[in-house]
Amino acid sequence: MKLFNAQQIYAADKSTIASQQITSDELMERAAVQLFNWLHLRLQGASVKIHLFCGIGNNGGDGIALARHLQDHGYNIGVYVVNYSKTRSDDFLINLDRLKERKVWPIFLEEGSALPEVGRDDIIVDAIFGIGLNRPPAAWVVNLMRYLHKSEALVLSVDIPSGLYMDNVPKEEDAAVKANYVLSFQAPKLVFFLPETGIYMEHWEVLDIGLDQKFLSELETEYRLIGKNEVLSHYLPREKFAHKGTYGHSLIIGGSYGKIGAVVLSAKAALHSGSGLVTAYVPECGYTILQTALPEAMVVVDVDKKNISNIDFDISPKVIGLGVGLGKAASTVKALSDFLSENKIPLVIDADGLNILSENQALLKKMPAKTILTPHPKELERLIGKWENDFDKLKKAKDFSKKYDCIIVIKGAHTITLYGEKGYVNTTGNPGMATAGSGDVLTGIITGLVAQGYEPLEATIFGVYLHGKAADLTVENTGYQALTATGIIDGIGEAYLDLFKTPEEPQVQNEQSEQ
Ligand SMILES: NC(=O)C1=CN([C@@H]2O[C@H](COP(=O)(O)OP(=O)(O)OC[C@H]3O[C@@H](n4cnc5c(N)ncnc54)[C@H](OP(=O)(O)O)[C@@H]3O)[C@@H](O)[C@H]2O)[C@@H](O)CC1
Ligand SMILES: [K+]
Repeated sequence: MKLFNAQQIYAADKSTIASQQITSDELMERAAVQLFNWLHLRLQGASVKIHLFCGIGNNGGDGIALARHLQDHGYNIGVYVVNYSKTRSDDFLINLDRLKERKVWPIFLEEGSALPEVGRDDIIVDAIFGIGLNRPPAAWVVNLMRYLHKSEALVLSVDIPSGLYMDNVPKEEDAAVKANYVLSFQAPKLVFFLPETGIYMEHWEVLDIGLDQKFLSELETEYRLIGKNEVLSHYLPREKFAHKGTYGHSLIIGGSYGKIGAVVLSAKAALHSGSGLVTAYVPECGYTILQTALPEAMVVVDVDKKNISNIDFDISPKVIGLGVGLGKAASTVKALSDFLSENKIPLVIDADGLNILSENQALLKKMPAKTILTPHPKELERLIGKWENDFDKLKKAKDFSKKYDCIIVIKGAHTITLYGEKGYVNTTGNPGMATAGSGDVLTGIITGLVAQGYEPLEATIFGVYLHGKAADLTVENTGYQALTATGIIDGIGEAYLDLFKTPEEPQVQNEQSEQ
């Protein structure tokens, strides 16, 4: 699913109005009817008080139009115009007149106005700002947002929580509305998925307002949301006459004394993701552990007992997963440097492999094209430097990706894969994945997918999806706390099977809250 920016949404509005020969006010009416239907379906005429806080632009216009439908159906409403500007949109004014025709007189809130009483069992409709926010809201508007938050009433935000920008983060933490539900038009927005802005909502849903599909389908977006439909189109089916050689040979290089388990997890995940053959390259102390824990894998040992000191093998893997449990011993750094100078095999680099790269930046230039890097936030910071906010992080990571021609996986609640200018936002996964070894499993899955013939970018997007889906399926039986990395591996098979279960409903709902 495409994640449009504000300019693209405004352009889609225009195109829809032209191609469907409707007025902009009719488009707003569609939005308002969808909002009303959503509420009415759930409230069924209940007498709960609904407070609608409406700005003076089109987001406010949506709120005012919704108020009219609620009034027509006998709901108990209070309507407030948050009068933060003299420049009102035409469609806001049209809808304000329609409301007044019904003898509903909104209360105009200005700086210093007394604020209406809102009970904790009431409902707030937040239609103050939409995607048009382009500067910090005035202090009195921020105060109003704080006041709404304190009321503890259920908050429904129209299109986007007011105070959130489409391409920035709020300057102060409470300068945006915290929504229980966001009812977003046509498509979710990128900010729903970033750690600093995703916290402003618990759930989001998409309301289809029938924007020009042809126009939308031709738009190129910087970001895409990755669900089942997106990864299915990349899935490589197994062939009847295949043999284990058909699905590639993965080599996992890593481990140090006390950290051999990381290699076991990666190698096992590579096998479960479908790699035909898997070999582990470990210090000598890892030999018995691997042969015992994972009989399916082959093992090549380093001359050193405790650390990787010289990467030397006479097999021809299709891809190498490098760095899990590696440590940063001086001999390991040298081994990695020598290895990168000679190596032409595609790489997936994780953990201490990444740390060694960030401490020896000259090595970055030695990575083969489209090397996949899977840093957690601290490792990412060591690679790309500190960032000011999530948008700055994305920009810096993209610059890094372009500079070194590498794919970067920014791990998080919604892991984002970046390559050049494009980003792919994952939708699977859960908080239980914040557990030891979870990253080693991801490295193994992606390595196993490259081995099978997936292009590096496809392997990364698909691997991140499968990793999260496997965890989502396993967590149904374990709960967040008891989910382990091994549990994630155990779910990979089911995650594959799930790809072919009933076709996915259009993505209309998402939960960001704890279970
Ligand atoms: N296709 C769709 O999805 C459809 C979308 N629709 C709806 O339209 C919404 C977008 O509406 P919108 O463009 O009128 O902007 P909105 O957010 O209401 O802001 C209003 C104005 O406030 C101003 N302003 C900005 N920051 C400010 C600040 N800090 N303090 C004071 N003023 C500030 C700024 O104007 P400026 O002052 O810069 O001229 C801005 O234009 C969208 O979210 C959705 O709800 C539907 O109706 C139909 C189809
Ligand atoms: K809003």
